[in-house]
Amino acid sequence: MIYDDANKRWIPSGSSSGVSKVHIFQHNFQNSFRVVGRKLQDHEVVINCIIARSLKYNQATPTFHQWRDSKQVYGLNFSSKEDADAFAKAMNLAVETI
Ligand SMILES: CC(=O)N[C@@H](Cc1ccccc1Cl)C(=O)N1CCC[C@]12C=C[C@@H]1CC[C@@H](C(=O)N3CC[C@@H]4C=C[C@H]5CC[C@H](C(=O)O)N5C(=O)[C@H]43)N1C2=O
Repeated sequence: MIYDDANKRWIPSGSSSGVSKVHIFQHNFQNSFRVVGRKLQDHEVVINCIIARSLKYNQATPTFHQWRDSKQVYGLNFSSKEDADAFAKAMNLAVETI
């Protein structure tokens, strides 16, 4: 999800709401990481953002995590606490690695 600051509400990222698979890709040569999310149904890219060293990852609830970059605030509604924990672990490891 993306936070619509003008209207103070979360909106589905991409053309419609739906379940996505979210990955963290590591670019070896540049030692950089990128979060990419794609809709399971049609593979639409719904999130694509670089992880900066300064990123603060906030676990707002056990299944809703969020972070911001210079442009916007991203929110992930996880389908399970286990998924949320696994993603948070990978995200924090990525931030520590940069
Ligand atoms: C200082 C700051 O940016 N704080 C951020 C969170 C944050 C902290 C630390 C590092 C990064 C971040 Cl993004 C923050 O509080 N933000 C970012 C934009 C929206 C929000 C600012 C105010 C509101 C208050 C409630 C909270 C929020 O939006 N929540 C809390 C968890 C809850 C979970 C799910 C989403 C899904 C829809 C539901 C809703 O909006 O009705 N919702 C929420 O209400 C979410 N809020 C936020 O997350």
